[in-house]
Parts: sequence; C-alpha cells; structure tokens
Amino acid sequence: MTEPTTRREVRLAAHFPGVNHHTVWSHPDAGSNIDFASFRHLAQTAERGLFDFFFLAEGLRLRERKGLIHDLDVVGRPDTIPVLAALAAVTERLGLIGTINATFNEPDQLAKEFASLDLLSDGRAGWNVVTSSDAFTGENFRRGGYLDAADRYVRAADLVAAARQLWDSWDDDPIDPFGKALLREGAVRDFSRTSEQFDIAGTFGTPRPAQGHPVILQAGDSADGRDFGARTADAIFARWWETPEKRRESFADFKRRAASFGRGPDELLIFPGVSFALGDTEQEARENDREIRRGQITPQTAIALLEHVWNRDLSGYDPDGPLPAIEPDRSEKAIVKGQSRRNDAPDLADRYRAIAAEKNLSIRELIIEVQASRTFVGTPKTVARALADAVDNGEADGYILVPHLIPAGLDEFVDSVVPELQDLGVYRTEYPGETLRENLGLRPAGAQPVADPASHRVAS
Ligand SMILES: Cc1cc2nc3c(=O)[nH]c(=O)nc-3n(C[C@H](O)[C@H](O)[C@H](O)COP(=O)(O)O)c2cc1C
Repeated sequence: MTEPTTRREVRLAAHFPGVNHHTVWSHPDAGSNIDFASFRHLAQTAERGLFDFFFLAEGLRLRERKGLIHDLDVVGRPDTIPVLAALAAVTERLGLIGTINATFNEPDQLAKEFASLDLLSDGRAGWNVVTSSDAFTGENFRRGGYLDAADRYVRAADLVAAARQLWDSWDDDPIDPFGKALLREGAVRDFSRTSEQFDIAGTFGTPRPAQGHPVILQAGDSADGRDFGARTADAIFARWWETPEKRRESFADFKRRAASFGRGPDELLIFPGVSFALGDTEQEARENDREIRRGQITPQTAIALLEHVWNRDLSGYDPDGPLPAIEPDRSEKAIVKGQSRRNDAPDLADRYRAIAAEKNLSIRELIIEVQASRTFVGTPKTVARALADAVDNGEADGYILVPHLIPAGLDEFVDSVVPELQDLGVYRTEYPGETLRENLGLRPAGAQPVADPASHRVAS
C-alpha cells in the first residue's frame, strides 16, 4: 500500500478518569483520586508527551443506585478549578481544561474563575461547557427548578456569550503608560446584559484573560448540543462511535454545522474520548486488554451496568449466569440517578440478548464484551498507525485519551506510542506555542465585539 505523502497531524489530550467504571481500582499500582500527587503525575506525563491539554470531566452530584450512593466507582473528587490552578504551577505548556456546567452557574463567577486560571497559567485555560442531563443533579442547586432540554442550550449559549462579554470588557493592556499603574481611561468598561436568562450590569473584577478568551469545548450530542458546539466552541469532546462510517459521519456533521455558522474546518476541532491497551506483540496487547476489561467489570459492576439498561433491580441475578428473561422497565422512573439514561435502552437489551445467545455469554462476559472495549489495542507501532489513520480518514482531529489506571496510566503510552507517532511524522517534537490557543492552532480571540446569539445585540 502506498503511504500518503502528507498525513494530517495527530493531537492528544489526557483525561483524568472520574466517575465511571473505566478506572481499575483493584490494580496493585492504582493510586488516589484525591491526592494532588496523582493529578500532578498524570499532567506532567501528558506534558512530557507534548499533549495539547489535561482534561477534567465533572460530576455535580454523587450518583445513586436504588436510592444509595453508587460506590462501585470513584465517589467524590476535589473541585475542578482549584485542581487546575494547582496544576498550572507544576506544568508549563500543557492546556488545562475543566468541565463546568452551564445550567447552574452564573456568568460573573464563571468568567472570573476561567479568567483567573488563564492569567495564572499564562494562557492555558479551557472550559468544557456541558448542560447536564437530569433534574436529579439540579436538586443540589437553588436556582428554582430544572430547565427543559431545549432551554438548556439557550442558557448555555447565553452564558458563554455573557462570559465573553465580561472578558471583553477589559482591554488587553489597561494600564496608562504615563499613569504609573493607573487604568487608562476607558480601558475597563461597564457591562450590562438583559436576556431571558440574565439581568446583570456592573464592572467585571478580573483583568482580561491571557488568551483573550479561554478555549471553549463542548460535550453533548443532541442536534441542539451539536449546533451550540458548532457555533460557539473551539473544540468538541465527542463520542467515539462503533464504526469508522459512523465516526466519519459524526465528524463531517460537526464540520458541516460549523460551516453553516461561517466557520472553517480548523476552527472546530473534534476530539473523541478513546482508550487503549498496549503490548509487545498483538497477542500480548489483546491479553492485556482482556485483563483490563475484567478489572473494570467486576461481578457487581456487571450487574450495575445491566440494571442501567434494564432499569430494574437485578441484584438477585448471578453475574456468571444468563441474562434476565424479564423485559426492561420502560417507565420514566430511573433506577440510576445522576447518569444520563440511554434512550435506546430497550433496543439495547434486545441487542445484548442476541449477542449473549450467539456467543453463549454470561451476564458478566456479555458486559465485558459490549461495554468496556479498548478503542486501540496493539503494539505501540500498530496503535500509532491506527491513531494516525483515523485522523487521515476524517474520524477525528485528535484524541482525549482515557487511561484505565491512576496515576501512571499514560506512562507507557507516552514512552512508546508518542515516539512512534513522531516517527510517522504526524506528531510534534516540541510545543509550537506558549498558550493553549496557539498549540491548538486556533486564532487569537480578539477584543473585537462579539456577536451575541442570545439577544442578537452586539455585546460590549
Ligand atoms: C463525550 C461526552 C462527554 C460528556 N461529559 C460530561 C461531563 O463530564 N459532565 C457532565 O455533566 N456532562 C457530560 N456530558 C453530558 C452533556 O453535557 C449533556 O448534558 C448530555 O449529553 C445531554 O445533552 P445532549 O442531549 O445534547 O446530549 C458529556 C457528553 C458527551 C457526549
């Protein structure tokens, strides 16, 4: 096969695993999810591997199962912004992206936090905007009721536009050169915003972020979510679909939507979350993959994940026995709270039954088969090639790697796969810029007026 002469650049980012069953806590090398040393290790490894950014997802309320805290996975973690601020002190080039909900937070507070993180890190901050998928989470907050799905993205767009308005209310260089630390006249402007969601006015208390605007990511896959991301975000934390066709279609769909808002393909980067298992040979990698999956899907976790699909108490079932004959509960009342319910759950149950029957699998074997597959399995060389091929094939611009182990889950990848990517000529050998925006190849965020999607006014 002839190699293409120029290959597209591969981008990498690091996900610090959170509330999910992907982290293998029983592994002898598993460390704390709370100690700063764990965050530092993963972030510094990512920086050694020249990754674009370190990424924290968010769980706003402890998940529950059958009315009890779901403690088969990690429960609780230090808050996002302080963790990222602490990491700013022990890294130099790595971007620092935090997931913060747009439904329950206020513009002034959020704009201040991300501006501060951007200033303290010399331009490395990013905000992954999510809207949340359940009212259960909203009960932790007091804004007086949850929003309908359609309104969540209206608020998200308004919130991001408001934050940008606040950031733009300061000039880049507000100090009067002759005034000895006094503000130049007009360098800090009043803001005011009246919309369906906000009625705010005043002056913003934090100087303009180092990047002008911190980088914006979006995660949420409905049509409204995709439109919001395509219009507003710099990058998407995307799903990794099951087949190359679906991945290409999803990737192209995001880029098409971006184009419909007058944006070029490089102004919206697509980063699916992916996992990996490595070995010196293909067979060893497959065995490692199998081992990781068994560590992820304990007998209890297998039942918990099946309950999520069946929406029923299945604690009486043997994880090593056959799938339940009983039909899934299709009612609205969810057995799992704080985790979005798949709306294809009943169909999924049929699919699970078909796979289990065909391959003669127990509950646990079935869940291992369908739920926890490593995305990239192979030797460092074959994994590097597969990562590069998928970028060339229009399935992704880069990857957010989700390791199965804290804190050392990226060590082997950075030591073995990154050099292979560099040998293929598809990966950087040094950081090209200082800020996250520069390293992602994004345009600087100027202080020019921002078109305001919420009110169709021009802000600031
Ligand atoms: C890849 C991906 C990652 C997500 N990560 C988070 C997260 O860390 N925290 C969170 O509250 N929601 C997260 N979400 C949920 C979305 O923010 C959103 O609330 C949910 O998907 C419902 O929106 P939608 O209908 O547009 O998909 C994620 C969604 C996707 C697709």
